[in-house]
Amino acid sequence: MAVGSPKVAVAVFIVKENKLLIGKRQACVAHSYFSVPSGHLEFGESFEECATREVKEETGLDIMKIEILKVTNNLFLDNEANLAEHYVVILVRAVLVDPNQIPQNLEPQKCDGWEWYDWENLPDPLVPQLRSAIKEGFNPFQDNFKEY
Ligand SMILES: Nc1nc2c([nH]c(=O)n2[C@H]2C[C@H](O)[C@@H](COP(=O)(O)OP(=O)(O)OP(=O)(O)O)O2)c(=O)[nH]1
Repeated sequence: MAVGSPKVAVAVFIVKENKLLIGKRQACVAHSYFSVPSGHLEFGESFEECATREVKEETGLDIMKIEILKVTNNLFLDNEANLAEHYVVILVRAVLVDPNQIPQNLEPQKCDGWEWYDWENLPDPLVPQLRSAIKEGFNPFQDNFKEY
């Protein structure tokens, strides 16, 4: 199995009240797992620019108050799918500019659709690396977070 250099991605936890925007992935890495909007960092981009661009491309939503919460170091190894990927992922939190804006599924080849899920009732199965981060205490609603 050919292995490449680690890649950098940004995963965006858009919070609204006690909910997170989550979709079921159709991309080859973590296919069929649920997660938040994400994407690869492009040359010269800040993490905030990457988050804003990816969320807009995937959901049509406009976000603000982007904050870095955590950095994760993730390996995806799947012998059956002949897949070996290493990602450094910046987990960021954001809120909607307009809380009434409705998410659209603008890249249906990458995602089944976007829904708001209660933090207490997240869908199953989550991307394993995200599930582990949550098990270890990662919480995008931490630090007495105030939406507005
Ligand atoms: N969505 C998501 N991706 C994650 C998590 N952890 C993790 O390592 N990743 C990695 C796997 C993904 O392949 C990678 C980049 O996200 P992506 O696969 O949605 O990227 P994309 O196709 O939209 O990127 P792009 O080519 O449009 O830039 O981030 C996670 O918790 N959620």
